[in-house]
Amino acid sequence: MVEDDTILGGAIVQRLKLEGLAPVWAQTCAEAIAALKRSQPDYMLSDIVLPDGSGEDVFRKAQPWLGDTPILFATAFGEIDQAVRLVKAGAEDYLTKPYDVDELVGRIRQSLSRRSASSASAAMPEFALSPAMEAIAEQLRRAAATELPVLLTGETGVGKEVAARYLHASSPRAGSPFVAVNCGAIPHELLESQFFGHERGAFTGAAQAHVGFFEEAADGTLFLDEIGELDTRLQTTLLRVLENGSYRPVGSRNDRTFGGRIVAATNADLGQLRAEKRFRDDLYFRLSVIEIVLPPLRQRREEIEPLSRRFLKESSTGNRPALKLSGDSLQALLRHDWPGNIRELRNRLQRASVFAKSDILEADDIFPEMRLETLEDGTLGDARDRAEADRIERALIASKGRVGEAAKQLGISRTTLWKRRGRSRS
Ligand SMILES: Nc1ncnc2c1ncn2[C@@H]1O[C@H](COP(=O)(O)OP(=O)(O)OP(=O)(O)O)[C@@H](O)[C@H]1O
Repeated sequence: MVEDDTILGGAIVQRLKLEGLAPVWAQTCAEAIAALKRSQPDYMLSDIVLPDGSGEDVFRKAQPWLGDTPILFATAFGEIDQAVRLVKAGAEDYLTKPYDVDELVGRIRQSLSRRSASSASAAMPEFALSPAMEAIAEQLRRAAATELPVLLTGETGVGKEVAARYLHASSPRAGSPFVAVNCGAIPHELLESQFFGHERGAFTGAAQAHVGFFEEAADGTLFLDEIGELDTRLQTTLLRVLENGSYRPVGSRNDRTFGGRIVAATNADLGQLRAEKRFRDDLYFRLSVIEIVLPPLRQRREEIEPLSRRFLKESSTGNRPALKLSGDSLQALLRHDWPGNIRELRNRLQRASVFAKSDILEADDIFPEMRLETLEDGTLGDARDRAEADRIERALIASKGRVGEAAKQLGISRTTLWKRRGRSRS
């Protein structure tokens, strides 16, 4: 939920929690995009006027990370025009403020039930689709045959976790667990117990013993993603595990042995973090015995087409054949810079597959923000007419064409409805 009004935001968050949902609240456009990059939500609600941007800014910047997540905008009457443009560009709908929270909850529930019925499962994809990636696959296979720690670097979404899984699957440890940990996502106070586990009664609230990531990974692979965000205190403890192969669960008197392998990954500049003393040099040297750099998608554009076809196939549900790409959309895919890399490509195609109106995807199905540029601007009067016409059409659809009912819903007379509909069409 993106809402800068603290009173309204607080009330909605509280209500959504009571409904058993887990809202993440961002108060600015920047916070919203940072939250989206961390994890893809099932539903997104955004205000249209934010301290650092508009609804259109949110919509544009969210595209690489949004996947098939529906986005609903909340708008005051004065910005209905923008809300309509957003719906035309691909937002799910808009609510006019002040809105009824029951209606919001109802919409979220409806949307979630549709989504859970159609979510697909993900399998281990084929790894290398270009000469650049074939060379990387070769490096990973060579690393897999050794016991050395591996550091994977590259921009967000380039496939570092996929590479770590490939390494694990190619190693003699393939039959043992692969445990992936996002080092930046663990609350500070839980770090030790999450990594090393704890004994029953180790601290207030520790009613049961807890198995930490090291024990869970056993003699398999522990993948430490976003290693640059690891708390400095834990960096010291991790260094000790790497040096001695042993660790101690919280509240335990005995050390345990770690027989697994560590693969770490980061999209941050560890050199910079080291210079700022936020990442230990000694830990860096330990982790980066083998360092493999994954190139961004814009440097291996030959993968875009085969990956797209794969993602479209994955997104096709039931007996429906996979959607196809028009010539223009393929060109647009090849031209785009892909700041979110393969994750962005997957997200965009997944979203386009859900919302596509035909079997062939056009460029603006994949890049809906293009529609914001092409929707004509015109005068304020034109904009108001378009917004009105859109609202009238939607009321007519909702009332299955019953004009009287639509007019009542809109709070206008039947004659006014006909007149305004006529005006917007002329
Ligand atoms: N070679 C590939 N084939 C198919 N899908 C891929 C490939 N590489 C990455 N992906 C997909 O792209 C998305 C991002 O991949 P992954 O999580 O491995 O990236 P990452 O570099 O670890 O990202 P982050 O830095 O954000 O942790 C995932 O959905 C993954 O399945």
